[in-house]
Amino acid sequence: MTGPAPVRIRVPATSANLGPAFDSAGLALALYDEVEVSVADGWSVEVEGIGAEELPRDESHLVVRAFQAACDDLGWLPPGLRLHARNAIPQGRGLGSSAAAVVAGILAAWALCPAVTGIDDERVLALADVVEGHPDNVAACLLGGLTLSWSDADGARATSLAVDTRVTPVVCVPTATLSTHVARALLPPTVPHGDAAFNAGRAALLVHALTAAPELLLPATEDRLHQDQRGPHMPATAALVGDLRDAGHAAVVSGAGPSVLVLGAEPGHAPLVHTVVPDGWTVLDLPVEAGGARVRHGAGHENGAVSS
Ligand SMILES: Nc1ncnc2c1ncn2[C@@H]1O[C@H](COP(=O)(O)OP(=O)(O)OP(=O)(O)O)[C@@H](O)[C@H]1O
Ligand SMILES: N[C@@H](CCO)C(=O)O
Repeated sequence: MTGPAPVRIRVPATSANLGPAFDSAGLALALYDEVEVSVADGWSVEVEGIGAEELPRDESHLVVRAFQAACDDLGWLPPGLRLHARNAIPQGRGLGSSAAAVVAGILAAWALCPAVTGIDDERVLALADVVEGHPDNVAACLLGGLTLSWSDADGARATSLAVDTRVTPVVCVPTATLSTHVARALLPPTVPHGDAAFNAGRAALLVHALTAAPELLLPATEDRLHQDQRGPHMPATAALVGDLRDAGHAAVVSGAGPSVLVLGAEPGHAPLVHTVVPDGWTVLDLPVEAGGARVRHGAGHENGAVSS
């Protein structure tokens, strides 16, 4: 079958919550999964890189499921898909691997569908939120930078802000994994009003700290709504966050964990983080990815996912 030319899509890792902004703030990081997709007769999946041994090779693969959800949304019935995935984002570690797969699959449908010209970022985000279950990671993956997301009657919405260039993210990745589904089940259905008020103030401060005042990152990353509640299920993560914060670093649980994100206030703080992190963790200096997901048609030019 001769279909549209192959499309290559690059999607960044993301860190959600950033301390107090549970389910709303996200930060895109310069670590990427890439997929090459083309319309085909039937469905085929090839995977290389991180997780290649565990991930499915059939229609249950998350990129394919998101692709099919987007095809339904677009009213398109393709005969099949050839997917080749190259993964660099660790899965189940709190670095937005599932969001990256979801965004890649939805962008694949928009890029390959013959009836579509351009990509409607608002529709992509709204569907990605439905498939993923929360908007923070998919928003940052799609749009890049620091994203703030919320929901209204039309679904998820988001805006992206430029991060102060002095902010230097460092990610500490353990060998252990924790499913986001399991981590969400650990949270209580209600929270004390005082804790909600505490987090509202810190989340507001967080936006200022990340965009203009990195010296405020330590107080701006305090949280009372999710990290302590999940801590007993990732004790090494909770201990590392505590040790790093005691040493003056703005450390938080990355997404649902168990990775730890450290937000440095100036370039050059990464070596100081290394001195606190025990053996057994992989420490990655990951700059902010400002542009978000990228779609490239064949050997041609590369576009941001967001249409103008
Ligand atoms: N690149 C991928 N290809 C296919 N499936 C993936 C991919 N990445 C993640 N998944 C699926 O998503 C699951 C992990 O999602 P989960 O939400 O638990 O963790 P995460 O997205 O890495 O972390 P977080 O949501 O806290 O940032 C994997 O077990 C796998 O089923
Ligand atoms: N806000 C989500 C992020 C998951 O990466 C959670 O903490 O459950």
